[in-house]
Amino acid sequence: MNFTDRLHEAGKALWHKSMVHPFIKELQSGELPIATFKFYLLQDRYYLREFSKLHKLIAAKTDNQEVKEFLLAGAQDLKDVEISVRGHFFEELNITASEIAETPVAPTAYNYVNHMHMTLNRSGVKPAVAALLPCYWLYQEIGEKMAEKGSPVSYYQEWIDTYDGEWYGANVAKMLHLTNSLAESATNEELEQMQTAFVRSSYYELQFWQMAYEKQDWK
Ligand SMILES: Cc1ncc(C[n+]2csc(CCO)c2C)c(N)n1
Repeated sequence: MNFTDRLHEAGKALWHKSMVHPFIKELQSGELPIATFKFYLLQDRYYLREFSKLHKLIAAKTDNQEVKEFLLAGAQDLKDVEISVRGHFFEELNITASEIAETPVAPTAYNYVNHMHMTLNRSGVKPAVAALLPCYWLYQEIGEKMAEKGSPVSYYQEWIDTYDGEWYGANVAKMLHLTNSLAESATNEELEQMQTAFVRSSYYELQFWQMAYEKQDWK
């Protein structure tokens, strides 16, 4: 059994809740209000920027060359994705620069990002990589499942397509390989920390849908 199989098992119940969350169900059926999708995109903009920064911060701390290269390439891809795919969404949905500037980060987006920074600072590279993994892997599972039926709303279909391509699949496979190779040289304590970080990120992935669904604020 690979270490990532163990992680999958540990996150399974939370992942299932993401799969059946109303945000996902309604994205698939087309019933999700566009304002809810916009809220998600605005919060995800913050998340993706920090996620890219985290790739660079972890890359600077690791002496594993393969991990370093993957993370630095990932940070660049994230910039490209944000500029091209998300930029296109923002234009089509008329999300303006002032709307972006005036949108405060919501509690869950803030907490999710803080959890990843905290994991890196307290526990180091291996748990930090495990904290990044649900982002890659859960979206692949969701994307593949949703692609079977598709969504009648073109924006939503475009979103699904981002996570169902061959290139994306190869990226997830590489991330799984790197997590397993880091686990090989990990102590039992580090393995525990990796699993905790993975489960917490899985929890925040679930909360991220809920945050958008209820347009969470600080009140
Ligand atoms: C909250 C949240 N979680 C995961 C993703 C998906 N995602 C973001 S970056 C990345 C790595 C490859 O580009 C993937 C899969 C998202 N957009 N927002």
